[in-house]
This record gives sequence, structure tokens and C-alpha cells, in this order.
Amino acid sequence: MIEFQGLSKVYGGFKAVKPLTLSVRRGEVFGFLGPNGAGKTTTIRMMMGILVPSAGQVLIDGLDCHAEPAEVKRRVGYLPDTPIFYDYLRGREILQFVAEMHGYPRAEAAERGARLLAEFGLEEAAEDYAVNYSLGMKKRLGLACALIHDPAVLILDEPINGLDPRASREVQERLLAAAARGVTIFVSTHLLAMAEKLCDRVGIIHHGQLVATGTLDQLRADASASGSLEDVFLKITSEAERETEQ
Ligand SMILES: Nc1ncnc2c1ncn2[C@@H]1O[C@H](COP(=O)(O)OP(=O)(O)OP(=O)(O)O)[C@@H](O)[C@H]1O
Repeated sequence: MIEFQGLSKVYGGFKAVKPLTLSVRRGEVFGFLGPNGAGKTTTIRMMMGILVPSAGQVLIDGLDCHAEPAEVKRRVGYLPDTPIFYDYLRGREILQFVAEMHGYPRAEAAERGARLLAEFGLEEAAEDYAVNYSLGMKKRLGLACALIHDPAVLILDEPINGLDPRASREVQERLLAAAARGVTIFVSTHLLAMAEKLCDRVGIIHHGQLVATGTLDQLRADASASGSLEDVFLKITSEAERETEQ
């Protein structure tokens, strides 16, 4: 469903994403893990057609994300790391606007917006301006916007970063529900507990390089590490760090 084919990004002389080749299957929840500055957001921005790759390509449902961004956006719901809304639109108006941008007629856009507001526990805030929403409410509103057109793929950049435990659990439950409906999810995070709970498979990116891919059990076996994903992650990234230094 998602095919990275030697995708890379160089800023000036700095290699932010080194040639990335990876396949994510239809219906899979794939965790893209890495420390700060590893290249996660850069990769996701190339998937969304926001950044131009330096080389290679990424295909979603067979479509080149750089060459056909509008077609890709029909199939994809995207939650950026910091969702930004028109401050002086109300939650209800924002969802209505996003639905109309996807081509739904006004009445259907309103109906879809109302359904998602209810699903995401934002009914009471429907008439409040987005500028007054808490971070947790903004993430939920962002996720509602990402889901408004029933996309086959969700691309999420740090969906629970900065949320309190209740808000974080709520967002994770929405994601599990989407996964249960068969949505393919590509989620970047450095919150390993979330990855452990949600993901069928993870990839670890370090200094722009994909250094490991697999299920948690496979990574444990490959890294000869036991215990939590955190143990495996720390072992793999410190080994990659040593190799970079040599
Ligand atoms: N526009 C830019 N120009 C130059 N360097 C950049 C630019 N954007 C990002 N970088 C660098 O590229 C590297 C990867 O950044 P990126 O934001 O993709 O990392 P990340 O894995 O998402 O990190 P974080 O978890 O901290 O959000 C970092 O070293 C960053 O400083």
C-alpha cells in the first residue's frame, strides 16, 4: 500500500533521510520510530507532497506522492505534528470546511462533521473557536479532519505527543478502531509504549538511516535484546551510533 523506493532528502550537504526502501502492507499499522532529528517528519512531509525528494520516490496505492499529490490526498488522511487551524473558525466549521474541500456537498459535509465531532467527544466544543481548544482537543480535531473522507491510509506525525494520559488513551483507541476497520496506518513517534500497543510492525530510523524493521519479536531476536520495545530501541540506536562514529 505504501512503497518507499530509495527515497532520500538532502538539505544543503546534510543527509536528513538516506535512501529509504520499505513496503507497508494494506491494513498494517506501521510505527516509524526514531530519536529527535532522525528524519521522521522529513519523510512524512515527502509522503504528503510538502517536500520534494532529493532522490527516489514514495508511492501510495501505486501513486507517486510527489507527482500526484492531489490523487494521493484523496486516499490519505494526514495529521501533522502540530495541527494548525484557522483560529477563528469553530470546531464544527473547520470540519465542514475540510469536508467541502474534499468535494462533499454542504449537507453531507455538515453531517460528516457532526458525526466526527460526536465520535471524538468534541460535541460540546463544536461552537468554540479552535484557538481556544486545548492541545488534546486540537489533536482530536486534527484526527477528525484526517478521517472525514474515510481515507484508506492514515499518516500521523506524533499523534499523542504532549497529551495527558486520558487524551492519549482516547486518541490511541480511535486509532485502534480505524485499524480494525482496515485502514493502513503509518505513524511516527518516539513514544515507544504507544508503538508497542498499536503497531503490527515498526521501523527504526536513526540519523536518517533505517536501521531495523520488523515485529517487536523479530527486533528483539535481531538485536539479541530482551524486554520492552524501549530496551530494543536503545540497544539498536546505540549500536547504530557506534557504527556511525567508526
Ligand atoms: N529545512 C531544513 N533545513 C535544514 N535541515 C533541516 C530542515 N528540516 C529538518 N532539518 C534537519 O533534518 C534532520 C531531520 O529532521 P526531522 O524533523 O525530519 O526529524 P524528526 O525525526 O521528525 O525529529 P523530531 O522527533 O525531533 O521531530 C534534523 O537534523 C533537522 O535539524
